[in-house]
Amino acid sequence: MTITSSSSWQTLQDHAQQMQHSHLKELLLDESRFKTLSFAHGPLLIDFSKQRIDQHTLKHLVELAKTADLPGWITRLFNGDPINTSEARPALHTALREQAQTSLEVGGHNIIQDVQTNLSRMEKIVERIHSGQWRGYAGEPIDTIVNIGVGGSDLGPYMACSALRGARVNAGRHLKVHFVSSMDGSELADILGSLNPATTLFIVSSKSFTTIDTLSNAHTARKWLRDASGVNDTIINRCHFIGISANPAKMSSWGIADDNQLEFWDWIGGRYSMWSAIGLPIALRIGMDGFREMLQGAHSMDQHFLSAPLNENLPVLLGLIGVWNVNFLDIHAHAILPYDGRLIHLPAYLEQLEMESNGKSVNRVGESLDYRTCPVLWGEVGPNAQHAFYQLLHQGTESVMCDFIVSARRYEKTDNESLRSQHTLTLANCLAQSRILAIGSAVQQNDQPVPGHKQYHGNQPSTTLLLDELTPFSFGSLIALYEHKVFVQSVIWDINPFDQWGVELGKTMATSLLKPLQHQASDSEFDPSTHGLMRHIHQQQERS
Ligand SMILES: O=P(O)(O)OC[C@H]1O[C@](O)(CO)[C@@H](O)[C@@H]1O
Repeated sequence: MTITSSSSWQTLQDHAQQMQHSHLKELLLDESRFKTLSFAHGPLLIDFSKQRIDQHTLKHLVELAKTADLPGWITRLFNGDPINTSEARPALHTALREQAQTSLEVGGHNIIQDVQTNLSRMEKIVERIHSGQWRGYAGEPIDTIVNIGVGGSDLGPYMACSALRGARVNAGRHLKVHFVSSMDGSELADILGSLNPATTLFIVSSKSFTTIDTLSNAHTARKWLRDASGVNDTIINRCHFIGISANPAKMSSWGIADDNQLEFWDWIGGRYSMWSAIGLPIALRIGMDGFREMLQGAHSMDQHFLSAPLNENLPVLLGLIGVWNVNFLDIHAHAILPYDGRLIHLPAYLEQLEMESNGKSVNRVGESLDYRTCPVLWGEVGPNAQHAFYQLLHQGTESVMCDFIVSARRYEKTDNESLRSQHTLTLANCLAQSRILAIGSAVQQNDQPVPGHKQYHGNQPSTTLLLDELTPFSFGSLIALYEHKVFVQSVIWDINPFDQWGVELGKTMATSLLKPLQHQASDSEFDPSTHGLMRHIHQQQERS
C-alpha cells in the first residue's frame, strides 16, 4: 500500500479542502494560537502559528506519521540499521555526537569508540596548530588554513565557521580560515597571491577522495606550494597538507602523510558529515571546546527527536508541516530566511541537505512516486532578501513557505548601543515580514479601495525559529533539527534520503566531453546543442 492510499492521507486531503478556504488573517484572530502552536526544546522555540494549520491538522499529520511507521524508522536510524538500502549501509551521523561512554555496535564493532578515538586525534591536531607547534617548511607556525572540499565536505564547515565566528572557546591563536570549493579554481585564483606558502596549511576534505573538483583544486594548491617553496613533495605533504576522508588508501596514494590523515566512515553521508573530522576547520576556528559544545547541542536535539511524543517533537512537526504544505496545500517553494548575517551560508547548506536528500521521485524499492516530494528550496539573509525577492513573496503568484530564523539575544556582551539597536531593528523586520506574509494588508483605507499594486494578499505560511542566542550549542541543535526534519519527510514520502544517484551521470558525461573539448576525439555523437556549443567554444578559443 502506498501512503497516498492510506486513510490518514485521505483524511488529510479532506481536511485540506476545508483549510484551503481559511486565511491566516482569520486563523490568527484566535488569541490562544501562539500558545497551542509553538513548541520549545532547549534554546530553540518554534512558532508554527503562522502556518495554515489548526489542531486537527496536527492530529491528522501525527496519524499519517504513525501510518508510515515513523517511530519505527527513528529507532532504525539511531540503531544503525542499514536504512540506506541502495548503498547497503546505515546512516549514523547521530553516533558522531553520542556521549562518549555509550556504545553502539555496527557489524559487531563499537563505533562510538572509533568516533571518540578520532575526536581525540582531531583534538591533538587542533592543539598543535593552535599552540604554534605545527610548523611549515621554513619552521614558521601555521597561521592560515585553506579547506579544499565541495558539497558536504565544504558547506557544513563553511557555514559553521561563519555562524560561530564570534564564539571562540579556548581557541588558541587566531587563524585565518579560507574555503575553496569551485571546480574552476576561482577561489584559489583569488587567494593564492595573498597567501604565505610558509605558513599556510591546506585541508583536503573529501569523503570519497575521488571528487575531481576537490582533487583539481588540491593539485593546483600543491603545485603552487612546490613552486613557491622550492622544497620537495615529502616536506610539502608532511607540513602543509591534511587529508580528511573515508578512503584512507586514496589519501595515501595522493600523498597525504599517515599522521596527517583523519578518517571518517562510509556510514556518514557527506551532507551529514560536519560533526566528524570534516568539522576540523570549525574546531580550528572556534576551538575544540566550542566544537564539542556544538556536538552537545546536536545530541540534545537527537535525544528530543528520539524520545519526545510525536505531537510535541520539533523535527517531527517541522517535517510534517512541510509535508502538509507540499502535498495538501500544493506549495512547492520554500525560502530559508535567516535574520542574522552570521547565518549567510545556511540557505546553501540546507539546499544540499534537503534537495540532495529528498529530491527524488522513486521510493525505497525504485518504484515511481505518484506524489510530490522535496520542494525547491532557496534563501538569503532575510533583511537583504527584503530588497531582492520579497516582492515575489508578498505580491507574486507563487505560494511559498518560509522559515524565519533569528536569535532573541545578540550583542548583550558589548557596550556598543548602536549594534544593539541594529539587532532590535532586525528583530522588528523579521516579525514585520512574517506578520505581513500571514495577514496581508487591508483592501480599504479611509473608506477608499487600496489600488491593486499596493495590496498584499497574505496567507503565505511561515515558521519562525527563535534561538535564545546563537551559540555553538544552539547552532548544533538547529542543524540537527533540520537533519531530522529531512528524515521525517523521507519516511512519509517513502524515499531513501541518504543516497544521491542523481548526481552521478553528470560526472561521467563531463568526463566523456573532455576529449572532444580538447580536440582529441570527435564530437559527432552528441546532441545538436552540445555539438553547436562545443563548436562555438572551439572557434572562440582559436581566435585568442
Ligand atoms: O566528499 P566528497 O566525496 O568529495 O563528495 C563531495 C560531494 O559530492 C557529492 O557526492 C555529490 O556529487 C555529495 O554528496 C558530496 O557531499
